[in-house]
Amino acid sequence: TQTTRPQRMLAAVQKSATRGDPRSVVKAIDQFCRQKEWAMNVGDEKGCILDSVVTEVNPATVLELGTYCAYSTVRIASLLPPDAKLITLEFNPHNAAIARQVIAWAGLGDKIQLVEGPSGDWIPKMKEKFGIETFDLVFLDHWKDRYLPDTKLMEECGLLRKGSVLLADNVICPGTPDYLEYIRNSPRYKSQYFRSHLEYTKVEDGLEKSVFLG
Ligand SMILES: O=C(NCCCOCn1ccc2cnccc21)c1cc(-c2ccc(F)cc2)cc(O)c1O
Ligand SMILES: [Mg+2]
Repeated sequence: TQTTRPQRMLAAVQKSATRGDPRSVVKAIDQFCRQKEWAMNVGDEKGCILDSVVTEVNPATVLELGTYCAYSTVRIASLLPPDAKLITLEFNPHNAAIARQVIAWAGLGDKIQLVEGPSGDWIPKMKEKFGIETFDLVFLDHWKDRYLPDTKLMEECGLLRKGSVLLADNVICPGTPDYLEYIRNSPRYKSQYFRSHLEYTKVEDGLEKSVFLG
């Protein structure tokens, strides 16, 4: 029977990456996506911008919205300090099952908690379910029309503190116009656009970094 793209991506990781070596997992996925099949990972170019923001923030708590096959999950977690926690949310159970195996191959299972379900349901439960006060860094990479409502939901649930950083993928392609409009005009955020390209292509895309001012 036919395999899925995430399954083929996992096979590429298990074939080419070294167990317990997150950077080799990242490299194997990028190689697969450049040489074999495009896939919607943040990719190596935007990934370098992601790395610099993670390193700068040095977060103790991270929320990732949109795991897919855990490429950015592994990329972020590999840069976190020892006791930091990353919670990643995935809607699609098949993708979540693949992501768990990629995370395990990278040896990052004790830093990452993968949760399955819709962001709208889980964001209000973060404090009670995971003992999270606030997030130091949020990486938005899920349905593009959920970036704005989920940002407002995080504000309402008190999950952001003065200095919390939101980093949003795909603000140009596929695009998140309502989110950009809100975040760039809100007095409660200081935003900065990092121009780049859609993963593995020459199409323009970018990341929007926004600091919550409280
Ligand atoms: O669609 C994209 N990502 C989202 C996946 C579903 O996410 C669903 N999802 C994951 C947690 C979660 C939690 N709650 C609700 C939905 C939730 C996405 C799409 C493209 C892209 C660009 C050009 C194209 F021609 C085609 C596709 C690129 C990207 O980098 C992306 O990230
Ligand atoms: Mg994306």
